[in-house]
Formats: sequence, C-alpha cells, structure tokens
Amino acid sequence: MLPAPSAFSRTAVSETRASDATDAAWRPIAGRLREEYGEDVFTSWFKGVALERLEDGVAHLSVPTRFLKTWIQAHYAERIAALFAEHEPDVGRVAISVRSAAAKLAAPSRDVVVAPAPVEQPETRSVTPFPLSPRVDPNRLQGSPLDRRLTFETFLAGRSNALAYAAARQIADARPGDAVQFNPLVIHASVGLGKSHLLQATAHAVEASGRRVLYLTAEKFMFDFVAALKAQTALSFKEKLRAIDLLVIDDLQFLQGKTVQQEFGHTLNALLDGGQQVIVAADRPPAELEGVDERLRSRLAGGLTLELGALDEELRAKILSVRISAAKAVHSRFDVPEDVIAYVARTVTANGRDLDGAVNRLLAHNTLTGSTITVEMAETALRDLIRQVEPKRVKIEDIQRIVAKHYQVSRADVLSSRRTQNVVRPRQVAMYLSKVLTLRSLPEIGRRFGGRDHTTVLHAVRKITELVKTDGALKDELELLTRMLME
Ligand SMILES: Nc1ncnc2c1ncn2[C@@H]1O[C@H](COP(=O)(O)OP(=O)(O)OP(=O)(O)O)[C@@H](O)[C@H]1O
Repeated sequence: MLPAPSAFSRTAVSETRASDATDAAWRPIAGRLREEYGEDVFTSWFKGVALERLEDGVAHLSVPTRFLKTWIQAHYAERIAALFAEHEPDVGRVAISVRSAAAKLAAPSRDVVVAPAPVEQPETRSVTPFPLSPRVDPNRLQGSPLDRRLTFETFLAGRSNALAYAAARQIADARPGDAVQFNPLVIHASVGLGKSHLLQATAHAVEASGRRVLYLTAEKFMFDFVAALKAQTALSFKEKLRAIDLLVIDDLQFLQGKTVQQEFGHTLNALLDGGQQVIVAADRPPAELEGVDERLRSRLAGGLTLELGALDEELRAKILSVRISAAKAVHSRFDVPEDVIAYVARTVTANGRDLDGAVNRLLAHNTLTGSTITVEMAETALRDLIRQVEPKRVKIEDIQRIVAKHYQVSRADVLSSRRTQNVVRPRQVAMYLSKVLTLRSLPEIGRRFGGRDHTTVLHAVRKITELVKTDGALKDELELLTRMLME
C-alpha cells in the first residue's frame, strides 16, 4: 500500500522514495491489466505507462505520446480507475498526461518532487494496431503508390458507373481556379467493381495537369499519422496534408481508431473549407460505415455520394476485350474469338478482378499448353470463376413485406386474423406467391402466416389461381410482384 495520498503528496520525499512508492503502487495494477488483456495488448498500450503520483484521490499517469494518452483515455481509463479503486481505496480517478508535460508539473514550488519516469519510446511494433516501420520518415508525405495501368484510358464507362465516371472526369479536367463542385466525392461499391481504378485514374490525371495530389489508402493515412505522432511531427504532417490540391483516400472502411478518425475529420474539414478537392472510396455508403465517427460520416454524406453498380454484361465484354488486346500486345499469338469473349462476359459475373483472372487463365492455357481457345476450353479453364445461375431463393418474409407494401397495408395486417376485404386479398396473394415461389409446404406457409391451418392456405391458393384466369389486373399485379421478388 502507498502512504495515504495526503502524506504522499504533501510530504517532501526524495526522488528515489517517490519512484519506489509509485512503482509499488503501479505494479499490481499493471499485473491486473496484463492478466485481463493479455501480453500483446499490455505491451502495446501499457508498457510505457508510469504512475507519477497519487494526489487528492487522483492517480496521475504519464505516457510517452499524445496518441497513447488519447487511446488509453478512450479505451482503458475507466478500467484502470476501477483497478486503482480496488487497490487504493482513496483513489477515485485517473489523470493521464504526456510525459514531457508531466515533467513540467514537477514545479519547484511543489512539496513533492516526483522524478519523471525516463522517456521510454514504446516499441515500434507494439504501439499501433498496424505495422509501423521505424524507417518511415514522417517528414516526407508520400502517397500510396499509383499503379500506372489504372488510368482513364483503361477505365471503361458503362451504365453501372456512368455517373461516378463523369464526376471523376470533371474533377480531373478542372482547371486551377474552377469552382469545386462535388466535394467530397464519395464513391462506394462492393469488391472489385473499379473504385481504386477510378480513384487512381483521377489521381494520375490531376497529377499530370501539374496539381498536387496525394493518394492514400486509409491504412497508409493511419500509418503515416501515427508515425508523425510518434516522431512528434504531427503538426507538420497536417500542414503538408493541407497543402495539396487533391486528397484521394481509398478503402475508407479501414480507417480505425477514434484519434485517427478525428484527425482525418479535421483534415477533411480544413481541405473542404479551403476549397481543395477530396475523393473518398469505401465499400459502402457513408451512413453505413458503422465504425466511423458520426461527424465524419455526416461530413462525407454532405458531398456527392455515388455508387459503382455491378458490371453489366456489356461492360464486362468491353473490359475483357481491352484486357485481351493488352495481353495480345505482348503475346501476339493470344487469340480469343468473339464467342469466347461473349461466353466469359455472360458467365464470369462477380467483379473486375475475376475478369482479370479469366484472361490470365486463358492466356496461361493458351501459351503453356498451346491449346486453341474455344468455348469448351474456356468452360473447363474457368470452371471455378463461372457462377452457376441459380434461381433466386425467395423468402416468405419478403413476400409478406412486398405484398403488404404494394397493397398499402402493414405486414402485421397480413398476418392478423382481420377479415376485411382490403386485408383478405393481399393475404391470399401473399399465400399464393409463397406456394408458387418457395418450396415451403402448405402447413409451413400456414404457420408463417400467423399460425393458420394448411386448409386456409390451400383455399387462398385455389382462389387466386381461379381469379387470375379472368382478372387481367390481378394477373398483371402477380407478374409485377413476382418480378420484384425475383430481382
Ligand atoms: N470500369 C472498369 N473498366 C476497366 N477495368 C475495370 C473496371 N472496373 C473494374 N475494373 C478492373 O477490375 C479490377 C478490380 O478493380 P478495383 O481494384 O478498382 O476494384 P475495387 O472496387 O477498388 O475493389 P476493392 O474494394 O477490392 O479494393 C481491376 O483490375 C480494374 O482495373
């Protein structure tokens, strides 16, 4: 146990005695933290923590960097306070300061002279949740490498990406002094649909026009920011960031950590307020980036958000043709007939990356085995990339929801026992569609419709089957609902 806080804080003690006492008080807390969070987390976050003093019910901790201070404050301060309360009943609060500031606190007028703990730089590997190379020079703001193949020349526009393409082109073609229109431009899409390609194409074009561009993956932003914090050059990092014309951030969904997100938010605000262009890509729209700070999300949503849709068959064929021509420039005997391109475009549907894979596969078969490329050969070579077109599985819940919406009643009405005509018809239609579009049995459907008997479902199915024979409007409605459910 430490001496009572009052004795400890008001009695002059030597440096040695103070640090012995603080060490002794910190040791059990450190032990508990190590036990609870494990060695890795402990080394990452708590190894550089020192207890400076206990004073008036407050445990004053010091850490070597501001980042650590914010991190521990946000994630662990409460737990540390609770552990102190167990070991030192007089301590109710924890205060964390950055070590250099702690040193200043030991002013000559104070009774207690607490020697600041040695400024120990935490291990490079351990302070951040991502790898940090000690060789990084935080004074140089270097973007993530741009792939020279990902330009507007190789990006193909189609229905699914027309808007995003037009917006990116407009940014690329802007001249100095032109008003910034879409800011920030947020592009979202699921994997392999061309986000990085479009972003890099814009970065290339803007760079070629002599403007200053920084293309960073969100991970690189975190990496550089934390490196700058560690080297205490965060200010110049921010200044450099803010001195560019276009900031491009890719894969924003990976931007983690409150401090990093806040810092990115500040940078974003400063750039937007300064009229500099920002483009961001993520795998989902800003509103759905759950791990991202609320204010940052809303600032992003305040710009222009556009989606890159799934590549349609026409666009897939165009991409394949361009890729094949590029391969042909190197391998002159690589010849892919039109019917094979059409076959691959129809069957390899997932994303652009699979299209690249398909071309590589055909090229490998062609050059390594000398086999001629035919549809049969492509079928075999691309077996695992080809998506079997399965009929979509329709769920009874979806049928109930869509039918209810169509007839402007609630799903609860459809499931209820109400027998008014405006509810009976939608219920019967929903039961009919459940029988026709799913593999569920009549009793199962009955159960899903508020626990009804299978004869009720049978009655509904028969009734609708009879009605559609003569009621053209109902037939059209059923067709429309079926299309909505199958899309
Ligand atoms: N419209 C397009 N025109 C030409 N190539 C495209 C197009 N869309 C996608 N591609 C190609 O598909 C591949 C995957 O695209 P990209 O890496 O840009 O996808 P992404 O959306 O950034 O994916 P991820 O979210 O996995 O990073 C790349 O080779 C890219 O060149």
